[in-house]
Amino acid sequence: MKLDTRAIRYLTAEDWRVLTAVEMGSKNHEVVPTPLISQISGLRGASGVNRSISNLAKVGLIAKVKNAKYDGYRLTYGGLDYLALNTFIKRKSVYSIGNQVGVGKESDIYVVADESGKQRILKIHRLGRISFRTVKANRDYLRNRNAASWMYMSRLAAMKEFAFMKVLKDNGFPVPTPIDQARHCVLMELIDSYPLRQVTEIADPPKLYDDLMGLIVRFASQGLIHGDFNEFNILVNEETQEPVVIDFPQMVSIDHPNAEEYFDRDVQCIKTFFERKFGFESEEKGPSLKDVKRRGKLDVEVEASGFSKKQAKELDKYLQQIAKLDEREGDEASGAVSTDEDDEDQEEQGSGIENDDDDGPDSNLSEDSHEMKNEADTGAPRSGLLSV
Ligand SMILES: Nc1ncnc2c1ncn2[C@@H]1O[C@H](COP(=O)(O)OP(=O)(O)OP(=O)(O)O)[C@@H](O)[C@H]1O
Repeated sequence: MKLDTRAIRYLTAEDWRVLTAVEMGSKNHEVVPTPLISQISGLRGASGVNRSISNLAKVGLIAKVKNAKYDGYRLTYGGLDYLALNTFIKRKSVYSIGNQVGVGKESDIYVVADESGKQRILKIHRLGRISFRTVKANRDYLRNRNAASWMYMSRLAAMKEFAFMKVLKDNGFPVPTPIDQARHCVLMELIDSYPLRQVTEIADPPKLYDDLMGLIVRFASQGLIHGDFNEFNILVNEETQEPVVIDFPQMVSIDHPNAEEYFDRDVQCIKTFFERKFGFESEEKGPSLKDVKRRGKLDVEVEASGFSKKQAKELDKYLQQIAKLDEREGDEASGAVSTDEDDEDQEEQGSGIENDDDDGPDSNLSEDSHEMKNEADTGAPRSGLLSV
């Protein structure tokens, strides 16, 4: 699923209203009937609405779906991307979009810039993508987890990432500065470093090893365990050799029933990597959660910061289900990348089931958590920025 922003500046104010109407209608309808789109958009005259619907469908922001009872439309990931980008553009968080710099398992990463040319990272969460084939094969699961609910889960993942990043940054942890969040997207500081896995020169492996173990302990002393602390999620600056931690989908409280297991796994990941890559084996056993003294409550603080316990539970439940399905499919599925863009352009046969899953999108999700400013100068410019 590529981010194609070419059409963004050609959309009229009416097109945006209709796109927003489809998004809002999707909260209660898997397939949003055309009269409802018209009603929500508040636009007078069917011809204008129809024109916008056809414009939006042509560029793949909504997709026509036929179901047993009626025809209608659903929002595509492309449409959701545009809505999020438009929010960022209106808030002046983003002015131009550059190259894709990463494809995570469940996200796409782009370099973007604001009006002054300051570069940032746009992370677009795309949950469910890895498991698409698996999910397709699983009827019951598909019935309850349609595209709209993946989008909702991606939005929860973005909210979680933003909330954790903010709390961690505010408390002096080496994480990117969070800048903005809208729908399923997070905007953050661009770190001019590469993942530890890719860094060829580590001047002093024992020092970096100690720094990383120190970080695991510091997280825990503030009530948190990263849960996925590995060579992919630690960026290391080649000059300063300073680590920056990214990606916190599995972050849990030290009060979690499996806290010790997660803590030990983080420690073990680093140990194994340093042994394999640098032939470095510490004489010490490595930290243990039992020895960590709690000094702070960031695990509690994060709940108060816009990502509720209920939302955390919903997301965890979903991630666990996905993990189970992936396990069942085995290694073959873990290599399967999305095929859902193939579906995005086509007319679809809907299941006819209305999305009454109360896990569904919550209309009260705020898009206004826009307070932080990126002060960091991110160094070397990256080319290919296009204004949107
Ligand atoms: N703030 C940032 N600055 C610079 N590069 C970044 C930043 N955030 C992410 N990246 C790059 O994008 C890649 C993927 O990011 P991230 O780990 O957040 O995505 P993900 O989908 O969670 O990945 P995965 O689940 O596969 O680990 C990183 O390995 C890194 O190269």
